Amino acid sequence: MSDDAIIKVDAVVKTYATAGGQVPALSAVSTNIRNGDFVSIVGPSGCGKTTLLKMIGGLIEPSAGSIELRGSPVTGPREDVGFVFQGAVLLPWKTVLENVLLPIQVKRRVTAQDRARAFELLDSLGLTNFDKRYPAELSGGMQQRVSICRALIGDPSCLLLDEPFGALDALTRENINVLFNQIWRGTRKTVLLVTHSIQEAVFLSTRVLVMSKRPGEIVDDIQIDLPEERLPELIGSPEFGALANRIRPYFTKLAID
Ligand SMILES: Nc1ncnc2c1ncn2[C@@H]1O[C@H](COP(=O)(O)OP(=O)(O)OP(=O)(O)O)[C@@H](O)[C@H]1O
Repeated sequence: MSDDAIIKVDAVVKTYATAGGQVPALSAVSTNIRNGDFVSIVGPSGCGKTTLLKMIGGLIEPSAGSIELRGSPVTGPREDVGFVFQGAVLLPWKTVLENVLLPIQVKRRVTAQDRARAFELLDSLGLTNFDKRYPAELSGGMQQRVSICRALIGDPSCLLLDEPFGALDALTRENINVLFNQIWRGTRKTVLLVTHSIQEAVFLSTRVLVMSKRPGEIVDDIQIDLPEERLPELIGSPEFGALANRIRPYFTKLAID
């Protein structure tokens, strides 16, 4: 498996130093993520999911262990990694198009090709003709789709998503999940998604990592052998239910431990 691993996490530990003392957040997490996989990370609140994602993205350093992305150690944020966080963080004074092009604009001059790519992404996420609007004129779901376009504009090989759809109502979230599955099939990006939703994890992923309570470690690693095209009907199927039922007991058990 490690041959086509794009992300290698080896015995990673994270302890935060706080005024109140040391907070062990993660204990010895090891995993390899294959190129093109869609991996969800689930686990109880505070178990270190965001910490793990931030370390893979080079936003914070591990206390011990190592992380490699495409064969080189992660020592800081990288251009081949795109981020989407909970609650779209768009610049309110910039239009949709300007927000999407922001990662390019901070690095170099925006070209006609970049603009064409931005329009293409907006189209694929159902935002045709919204390029001149401002974030305040959009619904939460639309804003989140703009932030996905922004994460994809630089064509990163890897996308890190931290509970990006958590603030959306159930129906919008389901629609975005279907759209996001289409995007993933079309682009074959490697995706790491932190989510509190078992349904979302099973629906979107090729693999789900279950973490224990803090200090988090991986307690299960589940292959999601469902057809790649995920449609809402799938949620009611016995296969889907069996996978969700395999994950659910961890939550009940881990929450009351
Ligand atoms: N900068 C920090 N300084 C000190 N402690 C921190 C810091 N960031 C996170 N922690 C602590 O580390 C632990 C793991 O936090 P983290 O945000 O990674 O968990 P999580 O699984 O993503 O949580 P949630 O599901 O609630 O978002 C928590 O106990 C948290 O309070």
